[in-house]
Order: sequence, then structure tokens, then C-alpha cells
Amino acid sequence: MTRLILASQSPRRKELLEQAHVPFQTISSDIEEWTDPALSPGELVVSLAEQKAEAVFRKHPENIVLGSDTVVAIGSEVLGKPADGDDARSMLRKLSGTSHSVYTGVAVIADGKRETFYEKSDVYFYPLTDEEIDAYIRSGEPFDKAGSYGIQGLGAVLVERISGDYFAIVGLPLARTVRVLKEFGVNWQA
Ligand SMILES: Cc1cn([C@H]2C[C@H](O)[C@@H](COP(=O)(O)OP(=O)(O)OP(=O)(O)O)O2)c(=O)[nH]c1=O
Repeated sequence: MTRLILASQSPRRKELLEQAHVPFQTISSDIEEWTDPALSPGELVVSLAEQKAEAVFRKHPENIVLGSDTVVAIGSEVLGKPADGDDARSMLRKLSGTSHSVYTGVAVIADGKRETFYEKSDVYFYPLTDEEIDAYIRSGEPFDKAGSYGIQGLGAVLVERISGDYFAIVGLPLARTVRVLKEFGVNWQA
């Protein structure tokens, strides 16, 4: 029986968990995300990860539910997914030629047990010309991604280097998540 549910509609999170050979099924949480502006980026992604996991756990209380959330933070500003092309352009201009932090929160909930954590990874962008930014937006890649880029896709050409967990930037800190899942009795299989 598959006891683990990934509370996510993100194809990246599904692929990452598959990469770890963990048995699971996916059920999207479909929640109205609620955020308190006073939260730090780390607290924010943990709160959103918990909200996603809780929404699915309420309907499936016999299961173990994993929720996750990713935001980009630059200075005091937190960037989620872009609303449109102009929003994506303004985010990519901010990220150009400088470093930002990617925060990914994880929540695992089961009956009587809950574990949460977040990972912070730093990403250094090359300076980008307006032409490069516009071409990248035309690729369509920015639209469903925090900070308007995907390091695992064409967005790789924007990145000079990273410090931290690559997989957390893509959307799930894989090895640490697998270690937490082990505490819930969920193990990867060869
Ligand atoms: C920075 C960055 C983000 N992202 C993605 C990861 C997340 O899917 C997305 C941030 O949005 P999230 O709200 O974290 O997740 P989601 O809406 O895609 O999926 P769900 O809530 O159902 O789990 O940005 C990348 O794919 N690559 C990157 O390099």
C-alpha cells in the first residue's frame, strides 16, 4: 500500500521524488495560500508547505502527507511566481548580475507526528541584457516558477554558480526530505 501522498501539482517535485525511488501518489492541495507579511522567508515557506500538507491530510488522515513551497528572496523582497511577462521582466532585472536566496520549505504530516524544515540556497546570476531577458521570457519558462526562472531548464544559462542544495532550488531538498521520510517509516527502494 502506498502511504505517502505528495500534496503538489508541481511536475518538478513529482520527478524529484521519483528520482529518489520513494513510493508515493500525488494529490494536489488546491488551497487558497494564506501568508502573514510579518513572516521571514524561511517561516513563510514552512507555513505554506504546512498549509498544503494539512489540506490534503484532512481528507486523507490515514496517510503520510508531504507539502512543499519555494520562494525567491532578494534584499527584503520576496518573489513568487510572476503574474505576467512584465512582472517576469521586472523580477529578472532584479536578479541580473547579483545573488539571491531560494527558500524551500517542507512539511511532513502523519497522525500524531509532524516535521517541518526549510533550506536556503544562494544563486548568483550573470548580468543579463534586456535582449536575453526578453528571449528567456519568450521561451515561456518563467511563468510557473518562483523568481521567474527554472535552473533545471533553459534558466541554467543565466546562473553563474550556486551555494547550497541544487534540488531545493528546483523545488524539493531531496536528500534531507528522504531522511525525514525515513522517520515516518517511508524508505527509498533500490
Ligand atoms: C527558483 C526555481 C523555482 N522553480 C519552481 C519550483 C516550484 O514548482 C515553483 C514555485 O511554486 P510553489 O508555489 O512552491 O509550487 P507549485 O505551485 O509549482 O506546486 P505545488 O504548490 O502544487 O507544490 O517554482 C523551479 O522549477 N526552478 C527554479 O530554479
